[in-house]
Amino acid sequence: MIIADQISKHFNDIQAVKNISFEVKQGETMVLLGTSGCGKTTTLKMLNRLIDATSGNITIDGKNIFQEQPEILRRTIGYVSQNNGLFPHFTVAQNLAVVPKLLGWKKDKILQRSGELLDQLKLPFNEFGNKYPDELSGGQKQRVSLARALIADPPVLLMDEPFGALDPVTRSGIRKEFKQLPELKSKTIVLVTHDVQEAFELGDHVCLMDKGQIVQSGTPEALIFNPENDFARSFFKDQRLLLQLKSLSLKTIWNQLSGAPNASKADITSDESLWGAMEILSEKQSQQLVVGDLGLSEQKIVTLAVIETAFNHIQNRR
Ligand SMILES: Nc1ncnc2c1ncn2[C@@H]1O[C@H](COP(=O)(O)OP(=O)(O)OP(=O)(O)O)[C@@H](O)[C@H]1O
Repeated sequence: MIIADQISKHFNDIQAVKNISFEVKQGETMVLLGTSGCGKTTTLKMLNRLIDATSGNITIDGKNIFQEQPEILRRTIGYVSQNNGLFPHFTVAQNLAVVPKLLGWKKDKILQRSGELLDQLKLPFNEFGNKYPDELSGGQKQRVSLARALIADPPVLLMDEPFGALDPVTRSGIRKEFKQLPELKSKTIVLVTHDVQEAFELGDHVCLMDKGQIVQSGTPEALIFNPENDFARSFFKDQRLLLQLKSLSLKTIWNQLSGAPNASKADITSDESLWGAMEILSEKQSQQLVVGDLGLSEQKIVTLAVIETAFNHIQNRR
């Protein structure tokens, strides 16, 4: 768990971050969202001491980060930057091996772990291990960068605009994969973005920032349905409907879905957003989808008409 308490950062007379506080629970993804220059990257870099806070306290899993050596601290915190940060003269395998070598891992263990991660990220080791970064596409480089950040299985992962340099189609695809990666399920993640859709798709919790301060923080659903001030209201104005559909999961409308008595295999889980379900209905050109869930024994059927009715009902209620 990360706890930031009243942290600030001054760069000479510029106050980049002003007394902000937040908590990120284990296994949760928190997104720092805001326009350029609002202090997102500075906030992120204070968590692994790439930048030292001017004042305030930060603890990670109960340890005060200022009492640790920055280099030691960073071994337990994976970091992915926007420009991937790969060493251009190292192959993919060599890039992945940098941290394990520092940790004194044996060659076999490094190879085994690199292979496992690259497979998860759909870059088979045999095909990609010996390639250099400039032989990879932007999306592939970001995957390698993610694999490198994850290789020593750090409990915390910091990501600074990880998909920022990618085109919108690649970006949307890689976001979907990211959400489903088993490796990330238990990680405590802080992700910086200026892309509201990305924030709503990936964040369990979003901190909306402006001029070095947190303007509002909460679940995507709370931010879009209950903006607390004019800044939050106007920030989401242009995409309100889409974001509302992205912020609500099928669980929210579970009681309005009809049962699926004879279904065997679910098409989607109840964690899927209303928007996600609409996209899949359209992609599959299907009239209905079976919704299942590990935690819920019954399966249900979702259709476009049910989503529309339930969503209108929710909008009228709020
Ligand atoms: N090393 C530095 N020296 C002086 N000022 C800095 C430094 N780093 C950041 N700043 C200033 O601090 C403020 C916050 O910068 P920061 O990079 O945290 O914003 P950001 O929200 O991440 O922006 P972007 O989305 O453009 O990366 C800006 O006014 C920036 O100019």
